[in-house]
Amino acid sequence: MSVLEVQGLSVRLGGRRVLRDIDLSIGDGEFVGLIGPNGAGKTTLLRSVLGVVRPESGRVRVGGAPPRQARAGIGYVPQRHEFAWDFPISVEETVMTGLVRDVGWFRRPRQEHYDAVADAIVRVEMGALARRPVGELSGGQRQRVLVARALALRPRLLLLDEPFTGLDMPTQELLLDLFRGLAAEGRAVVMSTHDLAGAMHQCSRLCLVNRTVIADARPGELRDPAIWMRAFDVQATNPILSVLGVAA
Ligand SMILES: Nc1ncnc2c1ncn2[C@@H]1O[C@H](COP(=O)(O)OP(=O)(O)OP(=O)(O)O)[C@@H](O)[C@H]1O
Repeated sequence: MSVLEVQGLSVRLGGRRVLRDIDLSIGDGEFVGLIGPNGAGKTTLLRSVLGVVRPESGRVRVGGAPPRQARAGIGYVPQRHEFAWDFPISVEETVMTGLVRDVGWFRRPRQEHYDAVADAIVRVEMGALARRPVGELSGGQRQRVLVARALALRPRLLLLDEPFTGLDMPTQELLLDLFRGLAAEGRAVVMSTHDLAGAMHQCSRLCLVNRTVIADARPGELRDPAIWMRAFDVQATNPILSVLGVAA
């Protein structure tokens, strides 16, 4: 069943059209890699799905509802540098901020919220550091906290903005296993990434975006080098085509 429907989405930011006529339908249990060059509009697309960017035209539906009214939870993991890590709060408190809409502003969390936070922290294997101030964490640990914060909502749709940037291989593997596990449980996972080879191997579907959708298919169906050349504005001689196994 489809959890996310994007139809004819166009977005204008600062007077410039950033996204044009995006159509996308994503079902429960899919693990979708959103890929495209810098400035292609990946973050803008994720933020439109979250409902924090207003479309110029078109519409977004999550579980049949506009994003801000969606009852099917949307978990969002921003790029790591966008979070205020110098705020003096612990891992647990940070993960609890993911539930602020459920808890209510200035209300005390209930037991169910503490349970959801504890589950999410265990899921990213941060149990031993739950009381640690987030400012003292490494980059990989911080990324795991952001994922836990999104998971605390038990979202049906998880949006991840470049979750692997700057992470070592073991942390990447841990998170990748987690994302695949979440998709296997039936959640839809949409991840923007610059790790093209990794996405080619790990995602069930790839959506190549460069202001609009250039291609949208299973990785094995994206064998035509012309698609990649168009999406990334590169030439036929670019070594990435060989790395991806699609060179002519
Ligand atoms: N608030 C804003 N005002 C004006 N232009 C913006 C704004 N936010 C983003 N843009 C522009 O929109 C375009 C798409 O940006 P976006 O961050 O969505 O791309 P991206 O594919 O996520 O890029 P990257 O891979 O570099 O993270 C860029 O040209 C960017 O400069």
